[in-house]
Amino acid sequence: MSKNIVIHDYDITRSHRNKVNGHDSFVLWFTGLSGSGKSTIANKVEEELFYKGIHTYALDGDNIRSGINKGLGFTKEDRYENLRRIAEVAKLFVDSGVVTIAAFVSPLISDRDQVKEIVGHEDLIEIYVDTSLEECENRDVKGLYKKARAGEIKNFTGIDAPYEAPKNPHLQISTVDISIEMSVKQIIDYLEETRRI
Ligand SMILES: Nc1ncnc2c1ncn2[C@@H]1O[C@H](COP(=O)(O)OS(=O)(=O)O)[C@@H](OP(=O)(O)O)[C@H]1O
Ligand SMILES: Nc1ncnc2c1ncn2[C@@H]1O[C@H](COP(=O)(O)OP(=O)(O)O)[C@@H](O)[C@H]1O
Repeated sequence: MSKNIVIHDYDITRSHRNKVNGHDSFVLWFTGLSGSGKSTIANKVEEELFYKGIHTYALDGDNIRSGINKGLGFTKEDRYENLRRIAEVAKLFVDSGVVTIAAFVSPLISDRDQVKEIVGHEDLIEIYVDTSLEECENRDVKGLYKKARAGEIKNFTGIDAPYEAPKNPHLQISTVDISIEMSVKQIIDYLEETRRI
């Protein structure tokens, strides 16, 4: 903290906002390869929560990499900074009382550990969208794997950049074995069972 910065405590806090909203606030953090299904599942989970009357907001590549993180690429250093800033934004959303949905490749354990440190371990639910590289490459939703294989994209996760799977995620979703609807149900059930919603 810079020495001339003095934090001002506001009287209205997260707990006031949670009380008015009628629910807790936390982050659902989706990690997985490109094309694994993060955005598809995150989108449906948000819809389900929203129509239950829960205040939600989704952070994703569109509103982050074309806005606050415009200019950051995919080197190890840029991904670190990308995820650090996203974590800081997510923390603000949680403080504002919102259930925050974040879907990012977030390939390194160390970067995800940092995200948990920033957000707060108790406020982050890690969801590993576990889809094999082979399946993601078969799907190749955006045609990026083809380009990465052809050497047109460098540092592509799973091809010439690493993906380190979470060792102990709160939830692990195998999109080859279960449908989108079942994945969403698995997440909503977990939130209800753990009394998050
Ligand atoms: N080199 C490389 N590696 C991985 N992904 C790439 C790359 N270049 C572009 N893209 C596209 O950017 C999306 C990943 O951005 P993220 O912000 O989630 O990445 S990271 O968490 O900082 O690693 C990712 O989106 P999703 O497919 O939705 O995961 C890709 O479409
Ligand atoms: N069970 C499943 N869960 C999620 N996505 C699935 C599943 N089966 C097939 N898909 C498809 O896989 C693709 C995943 O793309 P996307 O959600 O953009 O992935 P990501 O956000 O991880 O890059 C979509 O075209 C989706 O329809």
